[in-house]
Amino acid sequence: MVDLYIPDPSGSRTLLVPYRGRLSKVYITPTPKDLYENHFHLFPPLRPGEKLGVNKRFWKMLVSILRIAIPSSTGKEAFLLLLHTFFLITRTILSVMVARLDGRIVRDLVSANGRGFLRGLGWWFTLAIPSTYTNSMIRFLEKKLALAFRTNLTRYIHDLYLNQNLNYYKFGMGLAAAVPSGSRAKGDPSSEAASGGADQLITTDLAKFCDTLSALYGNIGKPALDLIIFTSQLSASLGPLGTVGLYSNYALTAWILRKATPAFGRMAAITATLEGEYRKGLSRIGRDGEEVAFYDGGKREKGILLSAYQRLANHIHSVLKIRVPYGMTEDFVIKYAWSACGYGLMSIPLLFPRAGHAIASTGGLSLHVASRTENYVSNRRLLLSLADAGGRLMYSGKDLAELSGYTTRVYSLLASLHALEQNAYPVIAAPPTHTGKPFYDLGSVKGQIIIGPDHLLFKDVPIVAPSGGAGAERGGEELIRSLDLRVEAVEHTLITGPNGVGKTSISRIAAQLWPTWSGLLERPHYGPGGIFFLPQRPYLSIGSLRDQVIYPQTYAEMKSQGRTDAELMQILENVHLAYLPSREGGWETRKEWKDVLSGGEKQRMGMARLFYHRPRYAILDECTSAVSSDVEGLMYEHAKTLGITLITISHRPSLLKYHTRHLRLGEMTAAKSSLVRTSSLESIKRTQSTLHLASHGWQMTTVASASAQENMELDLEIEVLSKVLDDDVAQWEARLKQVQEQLSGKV
Ligand SMILES: Nc1ncnc2c1ncn2[C@@H]1O[C@H](COP(=O)(O)OP(=O)(O)OP(=O)(O)O)[C@@H](O)[C@H]1O
Repeated sequence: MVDLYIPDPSGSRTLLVPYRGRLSKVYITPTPKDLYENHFHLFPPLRPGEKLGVNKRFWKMLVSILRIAIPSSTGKEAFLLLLHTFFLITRTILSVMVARLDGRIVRDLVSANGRGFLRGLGWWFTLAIPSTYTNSMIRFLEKKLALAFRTNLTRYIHDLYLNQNLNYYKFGMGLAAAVPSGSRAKGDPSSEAASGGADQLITTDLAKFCDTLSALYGNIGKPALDLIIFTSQLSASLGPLGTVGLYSNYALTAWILRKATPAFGRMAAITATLEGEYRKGLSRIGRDGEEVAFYDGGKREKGILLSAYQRLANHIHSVLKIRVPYGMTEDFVIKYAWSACGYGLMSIPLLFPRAGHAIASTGGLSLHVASRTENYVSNRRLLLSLADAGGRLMYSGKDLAELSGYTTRVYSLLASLHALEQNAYPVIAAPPTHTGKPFYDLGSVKGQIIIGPDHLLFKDVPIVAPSGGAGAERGGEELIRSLDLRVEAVEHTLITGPNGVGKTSISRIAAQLWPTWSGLLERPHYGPGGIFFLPQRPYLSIGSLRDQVIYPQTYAEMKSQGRTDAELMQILENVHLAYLPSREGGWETRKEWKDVLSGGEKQRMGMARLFYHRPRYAILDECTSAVSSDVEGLMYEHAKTLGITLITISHRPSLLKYHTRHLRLGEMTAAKSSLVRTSSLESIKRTQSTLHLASHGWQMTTVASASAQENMELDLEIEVLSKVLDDDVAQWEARLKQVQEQLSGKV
């Protein structure tokens, strides 16, 4: 129950899923990487201004998705489809048999043939058994087919979304939507991608797509077959005129309904987008409930949620309104016009029998009546079934339109993920207003990245925040023009600088979350002996207390490396969290850890992870800011004794004592200059100008040689602050005196 999966050297895994008190095993093979390369051409992005609906493009998109949903012509899905088809045909044949039998039973009744009537009833019940079984199987296979499609698509998307290329992060950042907003296709959900809307697309939209698709197969396949078989059955009794009448009726109905059908596909896509926005609002409150509660922000959040819901409700309301006239047309044509046409057709052989044909073949008046009744009853039943089949076929036009909406959304998700996977971004021209500095669009990323060396190197790398979604046309934002940084083993480096200068951005580029636009980036690989990143916001995963320490490893991997809980206990002691297993009820305890642990405990858990993984290099981003300074010091020293080279991002120069080098970013003097208010500080300003950082926005110093300079800088800061405060004290005293005089009535 503790292991989530058993890995296999081939890359496949056996998932262990608890089900009805037992462990059910699911064997999963990873999607081969070259399959994604091969499929890339199947998913060209939606073109600007592309018209979405049931058109040629829709069928192309559907075929591309079906290549994933039905991966082989001999696989399980193909078999299910075949079985489904078999039952659909069986049901049609059974319907014809029931119609004929119906006619015979009534004939025997009219002609008072008791034995024939009883025999007919016997057959009636005999046919009921396969008929009911067939109906149930059709419903079962339809759902099973939908589930099989969904499983295939979900696995494919998971492998594409959560992979080494970090597509989940890039998609959430909106990089997939890095096309100028004006040229995005209408109904294209990539704008949703910009705000991290993948969950709605992967869960609800995908499920709806699979359900609609599999239902549509039955809803189109079965009535189409019915139509052919019933028409051929009827044409024998209706004669050529009736048959022509039938076909003209189909054509006319299809034409009228096509003209009357509104853009259901686009409406379904918009509904799904609005559902996604509403859902995102709700999940944000669930995630950040504590913060919202502290601010007493319930009312504000309710307002935001209500407006999202209202947009959805308004849209659904307008769709419903559009459906009223369409529904009337549909019902009028299919139910009433078709039935009237059916009566008309049935009357042809009855009202205009071919001379002598009926009487000659029956040999008597009562038999003649009985035969006419039989014909009438079975024809009527066939015609009713025909009307029903035709109706379902016409109704499924609406389902098809809706399917086109879901298809667009699923296709767009797949196309976006494929584009991210192949790093295929459009080249965007710099706007005319953009002059003087390089333009950073995602289509022009040219940096070189080498993973594997035993050092971290940035050579002429610009630190740029990429912009996706609607901001793509503005290009990325340059934070540092060009960074040169080389960190070898035991060169513990502290990176400091004011807020928003780009400290975390350096680690994002090192971790390849953001692109390296130019220059050279070299870094160790992830994993043992490599590099480890501790992000600014502590992340606690779903799972047991043990899982928190060993994340992202699994218990199975931990055991396979021969590591024990005793070792984990030692690690928790090193981060002063040794009390946790006994307090929380052991290593197996599963809780919502992000709510259970305090801010400082979360950060210490992050350090515990670092000690567990023991990398060669670690980039620690402000990850001890909530830890008391004595424990912080112990943890830094311990990390160094484990042989971990620290690259720390922080605001606090107090951490300098654990490092040997100091990289300062930004113009620090700018922050201080706001404090320098009087001309009496001219001398201090002059001293500062000798300390300014290099013009390109960063400066590296080694702590030993620069300690005098660092000290001088700190002394200077103290001098500036005390001078400013001295000035303020004099002002406050003057003001106090004024107020006291006012109170005592002197003024
Ligand atoms: N996803 C993003 N898209 C665009 N700009 C971003 C993105 N993330 C961060 N930025 C911007 O990049 C700049 C640098 O951010 P970064 O997180 O590197 O700052 P920092 O130096 O680590 O600041 P702090 O000390 O506050 O953590 C900020 O102005 C920020 O607004």
